[in-house]
Amino acid sequence: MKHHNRNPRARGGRKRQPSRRDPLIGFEADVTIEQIGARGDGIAHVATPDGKSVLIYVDCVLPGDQVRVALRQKRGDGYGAEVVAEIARSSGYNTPRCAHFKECGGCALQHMNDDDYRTWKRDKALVAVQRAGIDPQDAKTLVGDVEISPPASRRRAGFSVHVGATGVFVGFHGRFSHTVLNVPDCAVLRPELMAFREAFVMFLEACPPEHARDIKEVFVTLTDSGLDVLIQASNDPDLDMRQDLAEFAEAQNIARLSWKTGDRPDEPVAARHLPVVRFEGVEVAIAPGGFLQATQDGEQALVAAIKSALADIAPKNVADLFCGVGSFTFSLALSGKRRSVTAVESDPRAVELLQYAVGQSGSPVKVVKRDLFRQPLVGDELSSFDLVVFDPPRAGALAQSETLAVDGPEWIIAVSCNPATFSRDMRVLRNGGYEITKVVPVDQFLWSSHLELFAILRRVSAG
Ligand SMILES: C[S@@+](CC[C@H](N)C(=O)[O-])C[C@H]1O[C@@H](n2cnc3c(N)ncnc32)[C@H](O)[C@@H]1O
Repeated sequence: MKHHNRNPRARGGRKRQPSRRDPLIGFEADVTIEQIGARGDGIAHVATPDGKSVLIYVDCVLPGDQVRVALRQKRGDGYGAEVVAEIARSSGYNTPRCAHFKECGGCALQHMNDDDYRTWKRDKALVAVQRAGIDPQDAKTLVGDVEISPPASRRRAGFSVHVGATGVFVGFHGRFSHTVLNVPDCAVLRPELMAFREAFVMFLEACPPEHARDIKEVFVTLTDSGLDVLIQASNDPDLDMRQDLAEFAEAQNIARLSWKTGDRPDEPVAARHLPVVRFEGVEVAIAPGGFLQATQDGEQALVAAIKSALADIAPKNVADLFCGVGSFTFSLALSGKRRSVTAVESDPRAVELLQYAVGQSGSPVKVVKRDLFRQPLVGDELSSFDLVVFDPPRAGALAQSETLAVDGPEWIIAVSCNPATFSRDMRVLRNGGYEITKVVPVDQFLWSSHLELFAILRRVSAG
């Protein structure tokens, strides 16, 4: 008898149930939008035919809007719903600046007037501070006004690329969709990035489609010496493509154009000038795709807050943790008077570039390569500083906050791009004897739900 190798999961065992359609999908109701949620969508409640109340999330609406909605899909603890008719709009409207606002997933709140938008962003900061365990009234006195970067100021962007039968698309994903939209009038990005996008569309239109299709994303950063471009692709470029890209870089005056296939290291295709930025007058090169604060305005707001703290704290020895290529390092070391700074970072390229800039400028900075998630600074390492500054990625700085809570110095400055991990880390530090003395919200992602937080903490009791 012949034995067949069967996949037991595929055949035996439980029978697959036919998927039952959720009866609420397609259900329509009239609602009044109650508030804007954390991701920028309108929140309301709908009474269902069986007498229940379900939460709905609606795009491109404002609190007070009366709209007829249709429930479209299950989303988290409620349903995503779409406006099918407007009954009465609230008075808080701004005409969106970008023609693609409703389709493009890049912005959530272009339709909100400036004052309400500022209040919404500050409220996010207040919530983050309250989640750190601070009383709502105290939170209001701690949290300052939001430093908002203006339109057309974002200096780095990742454009998705799609080359298909219907044409070439270089832009952002549509709302809740994988479709890539061309965004010729994005109101958020620096004009240099928009000009690059347009030129890159034309370049790809002229390329053999089998090569153009390999390109999945393109990351563009505007540096002080021009554009740094990193192409993310699924295959290596052939010789013709390399030649074409080198000519494109020349024609567009791109400082450096690099190519990265899958997870392999990037390689330069055109290296015309070294992409550099300046911090306190010190020139620092950046690596392809390397981190820079998203807007120069945002960087300046954070640096101004640091300088004002330095004037009050007057530290002598400072630790700059998660330092990148030194957006804060040189201000910490050189502004006003010289201070000794230990700058710690795990990315080997950032460490090397910062080290070089420190050497060239003779700045009083020691650069250390270290993984602060696995190996946070501890004990005596921390007690040699009188100020620790940390600016971790979105995951936050839990391990480092835990050791700071025990052995941290009198002053800490925390910068965070994720309010959720900010609240968690602040709770740890407060439990360790620190008090938050000031919070500055910094908005570098205009009309999105992102927010950066700058906080000063002072030790009031032993850890
Ligand atoms: C939000 S960026 C801030 C960089 C810098 N402070 C600035 O403003 O340009 C976070 C930095 O943390 C670094 N980083 C990420 N994980 C790390 C880790 N486990 N240990 C040390 N540094 C890390 C990243 O490479 C990045 O440079």
